[in-house]
Amino acid sequence: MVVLSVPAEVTVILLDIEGTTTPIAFVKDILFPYIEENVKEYLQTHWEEEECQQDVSLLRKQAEEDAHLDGAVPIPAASGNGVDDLQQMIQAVVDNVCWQMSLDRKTTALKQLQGHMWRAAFTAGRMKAEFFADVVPAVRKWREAGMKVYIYSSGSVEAQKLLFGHSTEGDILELVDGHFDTKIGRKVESESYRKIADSIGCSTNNILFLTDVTREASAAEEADVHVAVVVRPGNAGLTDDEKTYYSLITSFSELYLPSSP
Ligand SMILES: CSCCC(=O)C(=O)COP(=O)(O)O
Ligand SMILES: [Mg+2]
Repeated sequence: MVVLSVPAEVTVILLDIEGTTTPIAFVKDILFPYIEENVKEYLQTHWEEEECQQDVSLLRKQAEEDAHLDGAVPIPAASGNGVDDLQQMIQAVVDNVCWQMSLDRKTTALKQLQGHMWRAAFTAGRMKAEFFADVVPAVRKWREAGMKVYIYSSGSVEAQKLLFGHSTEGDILELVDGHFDTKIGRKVESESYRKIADSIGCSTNNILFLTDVTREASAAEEADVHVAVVVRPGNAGLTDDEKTYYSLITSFSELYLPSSP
C-alpha cells in the first residue's frame, strides 16, 4: 500500500465532501435530483415562511449578479399582484435553481436552499448519506492521535451536518470538530484557507486539506496549507502534470501520522 506521511506540523485535517469523503454519484444521482424534482412543490408549500423568503431574497441577489452570464435566469421582485404573479415568481425561482444546478454552481444562495430542502428528507429517514468505507475508521484514528478534523465543503454547513448526522454509518457528527462553507469564501480562493486557519486558531501550515479538485488544492497550497488530492471512483480524471505535482491518495488509510502507533 502507498503511504503518505503527514508532516509533523499538521494538527488539523480539513476535508472536502463530494469526491473526497462521499461518492460524487451520491451527490449527482441522489441529492441533486431530489432538489430538481421537489423544488417547485417545496416553494409552493413554504413560500410564506421567513426562511423560504430569505432563501428567495438571496437567490434574487445572486440572479442580479449573474445577469451578464449566458442563459442566466432573472428572478423578478415581488409586486404582490395576485396568484398569477406568485406562480410566475415561483417558476422563475425554479428555473433559476435548475439553471444554476445545470452548471453545478456553488453559490451560497443555491447551497442554502438545497440544505433547507434536504432537511426534511434526512430527518424523516428518507435519505442517508454515503461515505467511502475508509472514511469513518480513519477519522476515528486521526482523532485518537490528537488531530482535529474539520469540513470545508461548498454544501452549506446545515447540509454538511445533515449528511454527517444521518449517514449509512449512523450519526457521525461527533467526529467533526467544525464546519466551513462558502460563507467563509470560495474554495478556489486562497484567502478562504487563511480565514479558516484564523477561525480555527492555527497557522495555515498546521492544516492538511484533502480534496478531489486540483483548483481547490492549488488555492490552499498558495495559502501555505498542506494538500493531498483524493482519487476516488467516479472523480474527474487528473492530467499527467497534476498526477506528478500533487501527493495523491486513493483511501484515507494511506495517510500515515507520525504520532500514530
Ligand atoms: C455537503 S452538501 C452536498 C454536496 C454539495 O452540495 C456540494 O456542492 C459538494 O461540494 P464539495 O465542496 O463538498 O465538493
Ligand atoms: Mg469535492
